[in-house]
Amino acid sequence: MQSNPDQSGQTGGPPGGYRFAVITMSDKGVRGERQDTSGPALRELFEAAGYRFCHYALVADAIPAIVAAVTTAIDRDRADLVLTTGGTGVSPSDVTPEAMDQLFDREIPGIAEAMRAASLAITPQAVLSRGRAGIRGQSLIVNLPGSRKAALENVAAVMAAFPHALDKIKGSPADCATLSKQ
Ligand SMILES: Nc1ncnc2c1ncn2[C@@H]1O[C@H](COP(=O)(O)OP(=O)(O)OP(=O)(O)O)[C@@H](O)[C@H]1O
Ligand SMILES: Nc1nc2c(c(=O)[nH]1)N[C@H]1C(S)=C(S)[C@@H](COP(=O)(O)O)O[C@H]1N2
Repeated sequence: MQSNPDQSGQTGGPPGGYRFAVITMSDKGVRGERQDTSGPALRELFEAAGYRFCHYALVADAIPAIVAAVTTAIDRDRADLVLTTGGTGVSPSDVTPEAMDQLFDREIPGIAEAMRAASLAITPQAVLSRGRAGIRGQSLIVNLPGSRKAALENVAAVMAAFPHALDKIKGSPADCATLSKQ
């Protein structure tokens, strides 16, 4: 699915055609000890940006659970974009980045680099997020930190690139040079 190719075949407009999933990794959330405020905030942000919500899951910080949730979002619910929140840090229980080893066909290091660089201007703790971004099939997966504040700050640094990223991941011939002039 391409987002909004115009008459000239260019893409990168409003991302109305793309479906997104939100997956929260939180042991405390699964145990009922913490309300997930990050997942709903991401849903609200991306719906307001024109994406179509298709999947939500709250899962434990465990690699098999994370892999199962992401594959369900992509294979069953046809998510083009999967946003994960939580489990990116350096606690023994934080395994979201390790789970990506089983999910990514190709990594996109620049997305994570940009999130950490922008976040470092906000807090020195930004370097503690080990979040990654990558491609599975024709879907984009992006790891965000767990707190609502951190998740929103991180995604704000990169979400402008998502429509064109999704277009290209799905094989659009859209010309990057045209976009870079904007
Ligand atoms: N889903 C969430 N919704 C709201 N706040 C969150 C969420 N996940 C984490 N946080 C906040 O971010 C902080 C850091 O998250 P982190 O995952 O490192 O904590 P944690 O204590 O290991 O949580 P958990 O056991 O739920 O994974 C937490 O103290 C909490 O305030
Ligand atoms: N922009 C931004 N990035 C941030 C933060 C933040 O408050 N703002 N918090 C950091 C902290 S304190 C941690 S521990 C890591 C990892 O968070 P996670 O373990 O909840 O995924 O994200 C970091 N990245």
